[in-house]
Parts: sequence; C-alpha cells; structure tokens
Amino acid sequence: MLNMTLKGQGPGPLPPLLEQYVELRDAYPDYLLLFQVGDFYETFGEDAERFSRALNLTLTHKTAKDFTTPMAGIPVRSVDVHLEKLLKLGFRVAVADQVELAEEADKLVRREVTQLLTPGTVMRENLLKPEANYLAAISTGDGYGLALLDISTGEFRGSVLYGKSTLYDELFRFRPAEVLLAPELYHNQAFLQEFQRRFPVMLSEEGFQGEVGKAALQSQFDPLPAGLEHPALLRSAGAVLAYALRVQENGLPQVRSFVRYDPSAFMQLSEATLRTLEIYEPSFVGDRSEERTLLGVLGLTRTAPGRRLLRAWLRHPLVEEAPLQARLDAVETLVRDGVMRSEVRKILYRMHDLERLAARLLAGRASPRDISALGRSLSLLPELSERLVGAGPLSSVAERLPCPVAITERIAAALVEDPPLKLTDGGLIREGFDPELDELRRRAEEGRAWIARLETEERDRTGISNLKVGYNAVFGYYLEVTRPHYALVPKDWRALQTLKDRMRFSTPELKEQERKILQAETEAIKREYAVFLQLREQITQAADEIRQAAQVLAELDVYTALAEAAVEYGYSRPRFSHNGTLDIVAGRHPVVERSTPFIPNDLSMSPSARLLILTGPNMAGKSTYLRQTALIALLAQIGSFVPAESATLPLFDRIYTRIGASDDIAGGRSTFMVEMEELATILHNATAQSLVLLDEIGRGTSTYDGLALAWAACEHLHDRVQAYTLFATHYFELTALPERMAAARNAHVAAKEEAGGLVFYHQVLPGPASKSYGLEVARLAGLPVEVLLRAKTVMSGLEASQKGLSREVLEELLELDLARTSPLDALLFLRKLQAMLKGLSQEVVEAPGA
Ligand SMILES: Nc1ncnc2c1ncn2[C@@H]1O[C@H](COP(=O)(O)OP(=O)(O)OP(=O)(O)O)[C@@H](O)[C@H]1O
Repeated sequence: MLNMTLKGQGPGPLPPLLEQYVELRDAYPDYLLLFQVGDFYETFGEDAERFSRALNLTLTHKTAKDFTTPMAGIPVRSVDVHLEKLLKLGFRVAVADQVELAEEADKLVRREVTQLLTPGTVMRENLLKPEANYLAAISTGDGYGLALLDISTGEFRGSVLYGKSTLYDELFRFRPAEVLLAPELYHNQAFLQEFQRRFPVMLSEEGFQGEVGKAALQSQFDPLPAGLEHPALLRSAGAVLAYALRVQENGLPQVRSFVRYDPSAFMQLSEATLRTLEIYEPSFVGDRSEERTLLGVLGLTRTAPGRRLLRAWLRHPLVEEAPLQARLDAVETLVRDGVMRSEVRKILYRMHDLERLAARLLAGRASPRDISALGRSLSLLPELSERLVGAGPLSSVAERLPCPVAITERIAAALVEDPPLKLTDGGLIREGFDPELDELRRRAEEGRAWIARLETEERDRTGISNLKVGYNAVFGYYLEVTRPHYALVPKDWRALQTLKDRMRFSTPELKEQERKILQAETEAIKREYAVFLQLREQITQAADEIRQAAQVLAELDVYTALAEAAVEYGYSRPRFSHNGTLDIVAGRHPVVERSTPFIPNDLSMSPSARLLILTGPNMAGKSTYLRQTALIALLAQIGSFVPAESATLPLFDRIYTRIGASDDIAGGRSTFMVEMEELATILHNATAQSLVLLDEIGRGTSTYDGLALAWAACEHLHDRVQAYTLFATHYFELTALPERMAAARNAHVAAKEEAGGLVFYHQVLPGPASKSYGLEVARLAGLPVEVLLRAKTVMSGLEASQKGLSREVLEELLELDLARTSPLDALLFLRKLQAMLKGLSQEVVEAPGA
C-alpha cells in the first residue's frame, strides 16, 4: 500500500517533484531512494534525516510554496563513494535517475529506478572488495538450511546444519554481507536479537514469500541441481536466488551450479577459535590492522581469486592426508625453486580478476576494458603453462590450466591497446579487424582529408593568405576570414557567423563533406558497437574455460604465496603421524614472531601423554604457546609449511580454544557465562582426535568453584574424551594431576625473580612452575606501591587464615581437659572435630579423587 506522505510542514499539497519522489520511494519501501535532481541525488523527509546522519551530510530544506521538508543530497559525480559507505552501513539503495532531458524549465522530467543496490548483491567492481561477497539465507526444518550466493563470481553453495552453534560457526566463516531469514526466524524475537548482535548486517525476510523461491530455482536450473532435496535447504536456496534476481533484473546467468557441502568433511573451527586465533582480524578491538592476523602474515597472494581461495582454505582446513600431501608437494616445489617462484609471482601479478571477469562476461556486463584486461591476462597463460611443465607436482596444475589461444588472439586482434570505458563512444576496435568498419572509417578519413586540403586550395584560389578551416559544435566546419580580407570572399560562400574582427563561412561542398564525415562516423560507432557485442558473445562461449583458468590460477597463487611465506619466514614442511604422535621442535607463533624477537618452544604429546598442565607467571607466554600450537596445526591442515624447525602432527578433526576473556555484556552474558558455555561446547563435542586449548578456565568465579571446575574438566578431557589438551592455569593445585592421571604431564613457562625484578624467558620447560608471580607482574604493570604492599599483607593473611582454619581445630584440642573428660565426652568431642574438619574440607579442596 502506498503511503503518500512526507515529513514536512505547511498547509499546501506536495509539489509535483516531491509527489514523484514519494511515489518512487513507496514503490521500494525497504530501500533508501536517491532521487536525481539535475547534478544531485536528493533524499527528502525522514529519509533525508537518516541519510544525512549516516553519511554526515548537511541537512537542508526543500521549500516550495506552502511546504517545506528536510532534504539532503550528494553530487551525482561522487555517488560511488557514498554508495560504498551506504552499503557498508547496511543500507539498501534504489537509484532513481532522470530518464529524459528537461526540455522546458518547469516541466517535470520522468524519473525511473535504474539500479537497486544491496550489500549482498553488489555486482559493480568499484563497489566490491577483492574478498567474496556473500548473500545468505537461513530457514529451518530438520536442521538449518543455509544457502550462500556470491553473485560477483557466481558461487552458489549451501549446507544443512544441526544446532544453532554450528550455524553461527559456519556463518562466521563466510561473513555474509547480507542475510535473509525465513519468517519463523525473523519473527522469533529471541533469535533475531541474538542474531543481530552476532552479525550486525542487513537482515530481512525477503525472498521467502510463497513460491517465489521455487520459481526462481526452476527458472535458473533445469533440472534442479542435486543436493537441494532437503526442504530447508531448498527454501533457503530459493530465497537467495529470488532475492538476487529481484535486484539484478537482467538475470544471473553467471550462476550455473549449486554445491551442497558438508562442514563435517573439514576440520571444524568454532567461531571462538577463529576469533581467538586471530585468523581474519585482530581480537583487540582498538586495532583493526590486518597485519596482526594470520591472514595478514600469510596473505602473500598476488591475485584476487587467490586471496579469496586462501580465505576459503583457512575457513575449511582438510582432514584427509592425501589432498594435503598434494598441496604440500606443490608448495615444496615452489619453496625449492626460487627462480620459478619469483617468475610465477611476477606473471600472477599481471593477472586481473579472471573469476569476476568471467562472471561479468556471463552476465552481459563486461565493458571493453574488461575484455581488454581479460585478453591481457589470458595472453599470459601459455608462458605460465610452459614454466610449470615438468615442474614435478606443478605439472598437474599446468595440465589443468586451459589456454584459450583462439580467444586470446581474437581479443588482441579486435581491441585497441587501451579501450575507452564506455562502449558507445567508439574508438575500441582495431584497424583491420572488420572490413565494414574500416570502410566507414576510410570514408570519414577521406572527408577529413578533403577538408584539410581545402585550406591550401582555397587560399591559393581566393588569395586570402590567412584563411583557416575550423570546427565547432554549433556550426560544424567553417572557413574563417579576418576583416582585412573580407573583399576577397567569393560570392558563393554563405556567411555563418560574424565576430568582432572575423567572419565564418560555409560552402555547399564543405557542408556535403561534413555530412559525409558525420554519417560515416556515426555508422562507424554503431558498427563498432555491433562488432564489440559480437566479440563479447564469442568470448562468452569460453566463459567456462576462463572460469577454470581462474580457479587453477587461484590455486597456483595460494601455493606460491604459501611457499613465499615459508621461505621468507623460515617455515618447514609438516609431517602427519599415524600413531598419534605430536612432536613440534622449536615451534613459533607466526604472527607474534613478526613483531618481537621470538623464543621458539618444543611440544611433545602422544596418546599416552595427551594432557599438558601449563603453569607459569602472567605474561610468561602461556597463551602464546597455546595459540601457536593451534596455528601450527591449522596451517598444516590447509597444506602450508609451519613455523617450526620440524613438526609432526596427528590430523585433528577439530581445534577448540577457550583463551582469554570475552564477555558479552550487550547480550547479557557475563564473562563467566560465556566461558562456561564455550567449555560446555568443548566437553560435549571434542573427540580423541581434537586439539583442545584451555586457558585459565574457571578464573571468572570464586577460587574454589573455579578450581573444582577446572579439575573436573581436565579429568573429563583426560579420561573420557581423550583429546589432546593444553591447559594453562594459575591453579597450582592442578599440577598434582599428573600424579593421578597416566597421560597428564606438567610443563611451565620459565621466569625468574632477579634483583631488577621478574625476568621472562618465554621458555617452556618440563615440570610445574615453582610459584605464582601475580604480585610481581602487578608491580611491573605499575600498580601503586601502597596497593602492592597491602596486597602482600592480605595475601599473608589469607595464607594464614587457610592454615588458621585447621588451627581452630587444634586449639579446640589443646583446650580439652582430658582429666575431666568421660569416654562419652571424648567420643562426642571427636565427632565435633570431625564435623569441623568435614566442613573445612568441603569448603577448601574437595578434590575429586582426593
Ligand atoms: N616465546 C616467546 N618469545 C618471545 N616473546 C614471547 C613469547 N611468548 C610470549 N611472548 C611475549 O609475552 C607476552 C605475554 O605472553 P602471553 O599473553 O602468552 O602470556 P601469558 O602467560 O598467557 O599471560 P597471562 O597469564 O597473563 O594471560 C606476549 O605479548 C608476547 O609478546
């Protein structure tokens, strides 16, 4: 239903311009309408207020007779910068352009919505980052159906996920730019709130209406792709497609297939793990620089598809050895052959984003520049292929790399070196490519030559020594004569224009030549357009080959980047053990070592030594040690070399981390609650093939609760789950675990108190730490001396009071006068003491198994 109102004031009716605005705005209720008025895109009323707030623009007012309303606008020429910001802020934008020229001053020109833009369906290159840009849809019914579509490449995939946390983990890996929620989720307040908190992106329930999804799928695919049998997945895939088709009215020919994938076929990494390991972004909120992330260190790819693929590999590490060894073989070849590596990297550097070029080609949106870039990129393939042939494991890459020579040559023959952006301006097709075009150009050239000759010929004929032939847009070609020569002007010249000291003339022959030139030029432009479309059509036939080339190149790019990192940072090839041995010699943290001189550390584990209790002062490097172990395992399982002198690892099915405080105040969950929820997930889901890293579990609650929980969690992981567990803790009581558990070991990070204060060695050694250095670290951090002294006193008090409790018992004993105690009294007294001790032991350490 239309809502023909606009926030404003005044008794009068809406002026016609605003009426037109409101009509268009109401036709796209969920979009911010940018309404072209001459050189500006304007917004009015509430939208103007929203728009100006979002982009920090000045809010003005549109005032007409008896009516005034808020107005905010941006210049048409800088619209892209603003669109980018709006999309990032999660706006959907409809752009309404003037579609006719304003002939009379007060006539209302026609305007139409010419573009719809939403964060998840952007196709225009200048509004996209190199990373994948996903639109996701989620629905329910025997699990969650998750569909993901990146229309900039045509990637379309989906999965069925069981459990909300699995869904969140998966979404966190893909980071969609926009999400469509089925009504049952969109109208579930609790779900919606939680979802919005986790994924602050554009959300709506669009695409799920009635049968639109099914219809969209049927129009896109015939028959429906396999994998869409699951009802929830079918609904989500339909919704994504229907929504994208609504925005991209010319269809989505680049979307040619659907892949259903199973996340359990890959190593599982929870959202918390991806965050704490700082794979994509630093967890420290004040620092958003990518350098502090794994991707920042490893991201030495040279092409956009390579960059996307590396992200995809990090998202889904493998759990099978054979494909990992194949990746590692490829990386190793490039590690060993530095010359080849640098040559390949040089070639890759010159490649354009073939994946997106192919998508634009299929979507009929490739510009002359796109085709030219495509041609230049494809022309590098033979050289690259040649370089890889015979290069051991890389030969298979060369074999899979298509070389569409005919297309490459055709582009080179057809397009000029540096074609214009617009295809309607001409000047894009080379001489000699199309005879008809050549003929038209020859005709225009002939006319121009005739005119060039005219100047000298007419000078000679008339005796006007400074006669000039000129051109302007109003009169076309003219002959120009200055005042002193007016008398020499022939009779048959027609005056066009009189200026102060000169006159301009035309002749029938000149007009005729001009007409010929103009006609030939116009036809040439038309012909060029037709030739270009034909060329584009022919190249589109090769889109699949181009796509395949893009994929193979992306893979090669990732291998080369990983090899470059391996050489640059001194990584080694990991080995996978079959007997469960984990043996890391001189392991390092790949990110921390980039900014600090790093002390490498070893780690040895096996099924018979699978729980490591790690103690040591704060700041010693416990978390770093835990994280580096996880990162080494993760890198090994994407097929990368690892930061260690040598590393042998089992293939892990999951990596779980519970490191660092992460509270969720907005979500109403305390630090402790978040910690316990994450611990619960780990204890429920970890297996004997999982790597579990726990840092100071239980510190968010009272010491005894915390210790008891930590103890019980360790026992569970050791006895039941039997996962590889690294447990960093400040509870010294836990160092007693190895005495009770066969596969538990102690290790500590060395530090020593010296005259100048605490010295950290960052060295991991066997056995428990000797003492806690909490107060010492607090002193290093600059706590006021009074507070430190008081803390010391309190600590001695606490220690004494722990002992004191048992002293209470002793004092009772001492006070007992044995001479006056009957046997019955003695018995009763003993019972009292026992009760006291029982109360005490319950309160202090009721260590399980103690
Ligand atoms: N092996 C190492 N070599 C060099 N520097 C290190 C090493 N390990 C840690 N560090 C440095 O020490 C700092 C503290 O490390 P980390 O946070 O791992 O300590 P921690 O023992 O977990 O402390 P806390 O118990 O307070 O959490 C890091 O920021 C890092 O710069």
